[in-house]
Amino acid sequence: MRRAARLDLPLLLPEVKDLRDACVARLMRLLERQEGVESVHVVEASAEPDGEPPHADGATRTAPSGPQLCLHYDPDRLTLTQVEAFAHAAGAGVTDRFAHMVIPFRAVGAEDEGRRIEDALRELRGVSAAVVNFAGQVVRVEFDRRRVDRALIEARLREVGAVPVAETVGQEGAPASAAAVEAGASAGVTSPAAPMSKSWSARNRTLAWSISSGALLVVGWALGRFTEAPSALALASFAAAYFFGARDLVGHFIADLRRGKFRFNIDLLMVVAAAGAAVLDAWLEGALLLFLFSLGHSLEKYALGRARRAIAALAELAPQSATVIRDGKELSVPISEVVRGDRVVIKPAERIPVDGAVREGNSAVNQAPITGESVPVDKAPGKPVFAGTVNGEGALVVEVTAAIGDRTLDRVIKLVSEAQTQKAPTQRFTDRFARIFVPIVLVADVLLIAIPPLLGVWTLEESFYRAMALLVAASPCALALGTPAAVLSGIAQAARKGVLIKGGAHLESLGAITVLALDKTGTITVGEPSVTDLRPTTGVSTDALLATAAAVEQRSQHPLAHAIIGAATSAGVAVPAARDLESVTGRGIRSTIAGVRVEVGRLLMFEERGAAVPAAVRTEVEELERAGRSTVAVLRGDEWLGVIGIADEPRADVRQTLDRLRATGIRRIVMLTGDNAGVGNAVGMEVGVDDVRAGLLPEDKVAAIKELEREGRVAMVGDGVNDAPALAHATVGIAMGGAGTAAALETADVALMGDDLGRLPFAIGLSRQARAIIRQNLIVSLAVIALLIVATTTGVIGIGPAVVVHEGSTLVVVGNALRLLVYRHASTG
Ligand SMILES: Nc1ncnc2c1ncn2[C@@H]1O[C@H](COP(=O)(O)OP(=O)(O)OP(=O)(O)O)[C@@H](O)[C@H]1O
Ligand SMILES: [Zn+2]
Repeated sequence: MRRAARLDLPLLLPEVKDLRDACVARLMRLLERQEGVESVHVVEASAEPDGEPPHADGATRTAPSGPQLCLHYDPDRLTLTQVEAFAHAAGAGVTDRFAHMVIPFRAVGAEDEGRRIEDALRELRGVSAAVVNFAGQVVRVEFDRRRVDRALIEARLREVGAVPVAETVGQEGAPASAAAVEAGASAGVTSPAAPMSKSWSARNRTLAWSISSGALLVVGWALGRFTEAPSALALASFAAAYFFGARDLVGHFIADLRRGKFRFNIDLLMVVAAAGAAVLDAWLEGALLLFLFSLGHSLEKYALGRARRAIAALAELAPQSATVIRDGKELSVPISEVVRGDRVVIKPAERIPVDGAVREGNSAVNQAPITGESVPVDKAPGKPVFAGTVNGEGALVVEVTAAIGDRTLDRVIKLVSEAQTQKAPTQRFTDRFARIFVPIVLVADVLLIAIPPLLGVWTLEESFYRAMALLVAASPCALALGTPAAVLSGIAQAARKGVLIKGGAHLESLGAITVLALDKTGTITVGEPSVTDLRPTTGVSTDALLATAAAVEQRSQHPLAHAIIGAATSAGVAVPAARDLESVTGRGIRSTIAGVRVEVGRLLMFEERGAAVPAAVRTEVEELERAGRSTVAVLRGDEWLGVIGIADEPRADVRQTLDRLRATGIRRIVMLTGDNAGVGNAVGMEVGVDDVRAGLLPEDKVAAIKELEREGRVAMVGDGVNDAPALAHATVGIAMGGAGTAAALETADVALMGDDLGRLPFAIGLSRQARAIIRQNLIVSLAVIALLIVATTTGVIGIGPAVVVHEGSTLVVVGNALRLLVYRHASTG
């Protein structure tokens, strides 16, 4: 059993005293709902004796300055990145005391023994989580900088035969280094040269051993069959075949013993079976077993490596150098020297090396590599561009907003590597099954050797032979590989098509979704609303209404605020200065202009504080809402200035997308909106949702999700910024526009990189297929095990055929999983 990891998070909270509690409570709620979190509790700084840790198992450390949040979580399911993203969403920050990084490594003779590496790292004090990517080439570690550092972790990795390949960037422990270290980690993943720099035979050492074993096996067999050579020669040949065939397995076993660990695993079953065969003088079968087993291993590793390289290929997308304008001259510099603020020239048809904002030029950029959109996106000054995408026919000058390590592309690679280490529930089941099953098989085997001869049913030799065949039959190789191989390929394929799935668990749940909840603004609609109606009250000018509203909205991020400011700008009205902004979530915004309080928002905001809304204002609001407008009312002091009507367009292809979603098996599609029912129904009708719930406050959205959850598993799609609670509550939270907003990318369970619902049918279709494949693999591997157990114990088949069927089923299962790497959704690209 794996112990839950514990984190004590010192939180950085806004200074306001009463805000503090609200934030902590909000963060705790967000975290507690998160799958993988076992418990969350606050450890007050004052409640703690000086220097005493809040838990007996904690080590001494200096007294924290603020409230600490103690989090018990399952490192297989949740990452520190996610915890931090939630903290941000709740308005808190997390100190840089905890580091998390993805370290790529080259494994020397320990390629597929991820668990051994994980255990070795977790034994280090201060390491809260260590998870190895199943393809065995990156490890994600989370640790406390005060107790351990990257150098120690890398030293430990080397001890267990895994050589880190990333260059360490930045100084461990220095506050500013967190980003740099991470950048280093992802840069390491990014550099394709590093893991490839070994010779073929070193990279394929296990394969070479396995082939030697096979060749020696054939020699031994031929010697006995066709020649008069002394049998000692054939024996020597078989013994050598054993040596090479068992080399890898025994190597791991000894390395474990050295560290005081004894493990009942599949490898052990195989070695015991082969040794038993030798005792029975069935050298040929024993050698065949070891040869096929080691060959199978190498092939699986190669196949899984393909899934992993699918992600590394993403990194290779971005060019290694950029043309930068410095002192008016164009210079080609290595990408590592490009910094934020640099201006980079992008020639026609060139791949874009950085994330940036267009400053000069117009061009259509093919963003498929990042967002999966097949149609090029027009770029004009002010628009964002992403590293890894391909410029069209125009030249662009781009101001760098994110240099290497920080680019969307780097984030995606890092998140995907992390996601591939997060286990699916089915894998947790098979892991548990294997842990119980393997010892049972060993016991059954001993009984099989002893009991039948005692009863006089079989001879000892016969019993022994069948027992060895049973070991092969019952080893759950296919079972152990089927799920992780599917998760690895599924996540890789999704990422290649602009969908980020944050782990095996989310892949499986997304495949089981039957109910879809969609946010309106920015999800179903374009999210760029504009002012359509200005209805000032009598005696107030439209300019005054607009200018006052715009003044208050200036600091708001709400789409409605953008619309009002846009209208004020194009009308050319003078916007006064506003102070003391207070935004009332889901309701509106308050501020003061020249000492007078101004409120802009929906009627509910005024009613909640007991303000009387005049009938004239109410009538205007109702009239506009019937016409399908979003409305805000404006109150200055106690003078009502009027009502503003705003409209947003539904996205062009939402209706078709919803139809395709229904075709994938979504039974119910519901729109959740904070906006009024008039707008909600108008938009809902137009795009064809099954149900509209309007006028919802953020907490109502959570309640709506809970209610929908009774009808089936619910996915909620939103922009990921102000929908965080609803997204966290749904079975699967899906954020749109992951390429544009880092928050959306990091908080959600699934992120659509493009700002477009069109990828959703693909994502759900892929997950459904992944689920189906996981289930098929489970059935095939269990059925083969059951069949082989019966066939070997009854003596229908011997060790040789058992080995062939066993290895065959393992390869079938891996091959089945790799089908996901070529998954395409009908009618998507
Ligand atoms: N900054 C703001 N300025 C003015 N009115 C606001 C503001 N924020 C919210 N409101 C009012 O509250 C209503 C609901 O806002 P909320 O943010 O919950 O929903 P929304 O984002 O407009 O729609 P959806 O829930 O579909 O995304 C808005 O229609 C508006 O009347
Ligand atoms: Zn605790």
